[in-house]
Amino acid sequence: MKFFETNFDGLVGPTHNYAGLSVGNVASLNNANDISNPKAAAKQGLAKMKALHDMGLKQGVLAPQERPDLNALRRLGFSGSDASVLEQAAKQSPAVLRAVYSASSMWTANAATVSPSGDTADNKVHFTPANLTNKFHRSLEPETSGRILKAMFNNEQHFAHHTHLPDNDHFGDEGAANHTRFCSDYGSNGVEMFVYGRHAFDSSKPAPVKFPARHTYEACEAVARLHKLNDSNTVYVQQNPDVIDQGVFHNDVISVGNQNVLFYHEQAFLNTEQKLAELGNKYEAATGKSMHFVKVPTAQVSVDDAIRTYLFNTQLVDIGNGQMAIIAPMECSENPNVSAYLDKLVTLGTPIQKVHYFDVKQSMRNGGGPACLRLRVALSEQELAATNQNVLMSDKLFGELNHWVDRNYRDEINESDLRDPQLVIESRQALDELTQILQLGSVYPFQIC
Ligand SMILES: NCCC[C@H](NC(=O)CCC(=O)O)C(=O)O
Repeated sequence: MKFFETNFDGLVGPTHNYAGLSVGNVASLNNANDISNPKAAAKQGLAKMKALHDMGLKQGVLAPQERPDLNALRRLGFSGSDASVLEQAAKQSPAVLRAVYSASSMWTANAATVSPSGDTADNKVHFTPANLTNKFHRSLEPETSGRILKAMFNNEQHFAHHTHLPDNDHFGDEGAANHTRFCSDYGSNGVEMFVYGRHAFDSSKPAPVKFPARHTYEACEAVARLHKLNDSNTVYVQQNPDVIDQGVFHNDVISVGNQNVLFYHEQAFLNTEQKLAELGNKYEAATGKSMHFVKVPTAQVSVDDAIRTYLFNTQLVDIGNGQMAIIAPMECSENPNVSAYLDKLVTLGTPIQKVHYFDVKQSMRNGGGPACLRLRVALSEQELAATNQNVLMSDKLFGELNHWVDRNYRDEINESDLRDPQLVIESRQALDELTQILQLGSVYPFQIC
């Protein structure tokens, strides 16, 4: 049976804006209050999806969420008509209004953690939506993420869906941005690396001091238990607290892996030597083969350059014959150190043989690169056939979604637009049409309440 990695990219929602919501995420804070272009953002994302589809990769689309989240505003005591709720929130709590408008669900690497059937005791693909407790605007995502994932992977024989972990910082879970699966091919037993920022129940352990560690060790363990993984195919690695304090808010800002390759910055982890030895040994026991560890030294690329360019927020994709391509943001080609490094990387004799650059600037300015925009789901032919076929990229779907964006999206949103009740109506209209195009059924609060 054939197995594939399928990338489900987040479709950027109609209210994409720059609100400076993520302390610890340098780009989000630097671009706060800039004017956004939701139409361009959605089209940049679609162009990347189509390009990967055209490279012969399996590509899907993950629908955005309903924003503004008026239910959240009502829970916070704003009442009356939708227009009146917006008006009161704009006057009394503009920061809260900005948060409930965020299109942050576009970063689907944070939608969930996924364990493929090759790794799980019951041979099902397991999904746990991330609770994203550390940031208010992101904590609004998990319930709808769960509903959308169930509408995409709606088959109990193949797919197991879990409820997100308890909504508390002790179990802070940021999903696949801190999870990487290594395997010799996508169907066989692999090793899953969970990366965390701190221990919630043990304050004697190291932790960052300036910026938050969003993801805990305890959350990683809980997800591994839910997904029926075993010790021999899991590794828990702590992120280096110093790099979190420099702005590496997720591990996928400082390392990326695929199949037999871990591409990482030398400062990414704590106890690097010991942890990577454990990973390498478990990988060898599971696959009979050895891993490639591609370490990037600080002398060649500083942590600061990695954060500015998102060198590690790249996708490593299988292009056949044991070779991989790296899907990088344009910003990598514009930085002399990083572009020189990438030119050299493809000559080093590792599986990484090609670099493709993409313009995802609208997302980058909020701290989301190519890897943040996708959720990886390794699937067998059968599992792929059991997946909702309407979410899989095709020439037809690409055309339909571009028309849908042209019809429904604005090309500019600034802060004063957030109090415009028309934007609520437009967004719901757009999402209602989208659920029909993708045949998701009713997944949004405005459709089910
Ligand atoms: N994986 C990339 C996630 C980026 C995301 N940025 C944001 O939510 C910024 C939103 C804003 O500031 O408008 C975050 O920090 O979780």
